[in-house]
Amino acid sequence: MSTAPAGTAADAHDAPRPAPPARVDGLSIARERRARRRRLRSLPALVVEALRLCWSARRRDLVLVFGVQLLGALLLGVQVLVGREALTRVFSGGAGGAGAGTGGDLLPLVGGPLLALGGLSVVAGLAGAVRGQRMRLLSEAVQRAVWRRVVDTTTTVPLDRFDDPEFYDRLQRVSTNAVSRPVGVAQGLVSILGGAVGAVGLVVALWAIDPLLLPLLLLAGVPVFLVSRRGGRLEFDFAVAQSGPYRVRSYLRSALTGRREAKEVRAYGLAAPLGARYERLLQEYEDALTRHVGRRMRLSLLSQVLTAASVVGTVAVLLWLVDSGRLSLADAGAAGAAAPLLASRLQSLAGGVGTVLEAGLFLDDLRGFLRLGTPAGRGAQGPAALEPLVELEVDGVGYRYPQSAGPALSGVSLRVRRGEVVALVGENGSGKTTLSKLLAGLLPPGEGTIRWNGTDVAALDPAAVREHVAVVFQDFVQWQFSAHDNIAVGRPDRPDEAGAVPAAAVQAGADALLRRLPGGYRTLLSAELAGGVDLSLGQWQRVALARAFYRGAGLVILDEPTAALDARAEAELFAGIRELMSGRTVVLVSHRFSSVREADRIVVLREGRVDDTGTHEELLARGGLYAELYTLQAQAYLDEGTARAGRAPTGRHAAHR
Ligand SMILES: Nc1ncnc2c1ncn2[C@@H]1O[C@H](COP(=O)(O)OP(=O)(O)OP(=O)(O)O)[C@@H](O)[C@H]1O
Repeated sequence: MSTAPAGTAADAHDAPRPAPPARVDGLSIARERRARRRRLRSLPALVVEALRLCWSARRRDLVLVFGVQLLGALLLGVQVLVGREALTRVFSGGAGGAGAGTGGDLLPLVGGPLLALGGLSVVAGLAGAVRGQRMRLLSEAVQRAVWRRVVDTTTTVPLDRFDDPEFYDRLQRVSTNAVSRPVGVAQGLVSILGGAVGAVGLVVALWAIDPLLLPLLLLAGVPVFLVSRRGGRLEFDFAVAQSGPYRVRSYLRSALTGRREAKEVRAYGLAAPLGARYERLLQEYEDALTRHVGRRMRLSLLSQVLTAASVVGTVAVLLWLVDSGRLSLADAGAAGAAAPLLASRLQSLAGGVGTVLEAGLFLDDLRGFLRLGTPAGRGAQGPAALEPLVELEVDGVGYRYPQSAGPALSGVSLRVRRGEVVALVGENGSGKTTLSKLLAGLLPPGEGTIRWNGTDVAALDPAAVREHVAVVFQDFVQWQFSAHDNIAVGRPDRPDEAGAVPAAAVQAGADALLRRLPGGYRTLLSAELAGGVDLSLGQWQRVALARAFYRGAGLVILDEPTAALDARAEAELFAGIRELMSGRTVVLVSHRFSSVREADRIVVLREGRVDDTGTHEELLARGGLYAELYTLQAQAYLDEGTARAGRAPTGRHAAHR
């Protein structure tokens, strides 16, 4: 059982399928627009949360960054006033001061302010450099902290999230965008602080020169602010629109470069069509990016024009003030120097606000994503430890996958008691794997109840249930670890007792083959790693079985555990299954009727429902679906046997001739 990710090889030549109905839950991107107003309201809380994250990640650098920014901003106003002092000395000297204007007199007159200006600009430059470098360290530490939380979420969300494309879209946005946003908030706040304090300093300095200058310069900041806010929105909208296509491109890229796909890419000649499809998607992305960049450039242009207009307007007002005798030339010079500074401070202020607003959109996204992994998202938190299984009752259980039109299971009821071997059989797609996942506590039933020793598992901590369960999935993971670790991951918290891993391998019939590997149990099981080797599928299956034995759980669920095993290995496994699993409860999914006939009970599934239940003999006697499928399989062997028997005399005859 598997779901095909968007853009699989199978649909490489097909027209895109219609989008499935959107899942109505917190992930729905369709709600984004409505959520915007709410986000703006929650912005202060998001900002506080982001700062808290920065604080816990690297508080010294956070304080330093804000401190030096404040210092640099305060120095601005002082620089303007010192400049004005220098100009006043020049003009007052030039206007008739004794000896002024003659060679060598001007420098001593303005030397002091000039030196002060030089010193101030060195300190301001230094503050900027310290801020930039410390911000880098802060940024790394915060990203690491956010990543830890993202991984906590991806490893604890309910399994059915992985059947939901919107989860992947959000994960993609969070991974590529939101992770850097908390520190973006700090950066934005630093800009706001620098902009605001610098602007206040300059406003005070300009006020001291002439209060009339202020309204004009302050008004100039408003459009710049609006422009930067719009920029933030554009960025978020672009990220939302691109998350789905990005994942399709990533999938195609990995299909074109991956080891698993390499065989089929060649065997089916898929390199060209998949490559073309990848190129087309890249082209679409580039077109969208070009349009997006164009919009952002037009916005930047607008912002620059507005800034320039404010500078030109200020200079015009200054000239008018000088003309009308209200300002001295020195004041006008100082104000002229201050005007672009103020404009840049206001721009930094507006830019900072824009950054925080933009980060707010992504942070809200991040917060929603992280919540998926919180206890509330995981289900009830019952006792951390459970009694070993005595009885598992499945009562009227139904389940529907997020994207499916119909249920995969409905009205399923069965009982599994300690020590029993219960087999699940049925045709492809009848719901065996889905039921196994529900029994293993990996999926919550959509309807009905599963009771563990009489307690509804919905009221239990899923992790506590899983402690007692070992599963071998049909599509088990081939970990790129050593052979030893491939088995030991079955119970990662189990102390590494000598002999426990080989003992599990012996039970699964994997010990001899693993000992024969170049480095024995230390051999890396991956041809992609230096010194590593790959195993055959059947050998891998034995390793996966050993993993389940090593787990030592009371309930063992085996989903097609022998599909790739050779006839001898399969016969040995099932001959010894009762002994191997003594005291344990086994749920066995299999299409091989030879392996299920010994089960205590066989549950026959048909289209997600229990069609029949009984022992092999009872089911055969009833002549239902089980009997039909069993006879078909047995007949195939009989036919083969007959055919061989029919061919044999010819062969012998031929040999005699
Ligand atoms: N992740 C999924 N998303 C949507 N539908 C799914 C998903 N997995 C399975 N299904 C659907 O649920 C139904 C039951 O699938 P399930 O894998 O449980 O069947 P199965 O009996 O184990 O089949 P098989 O014998 O082929 O392994 C099928 O119709 C399948 O298409």
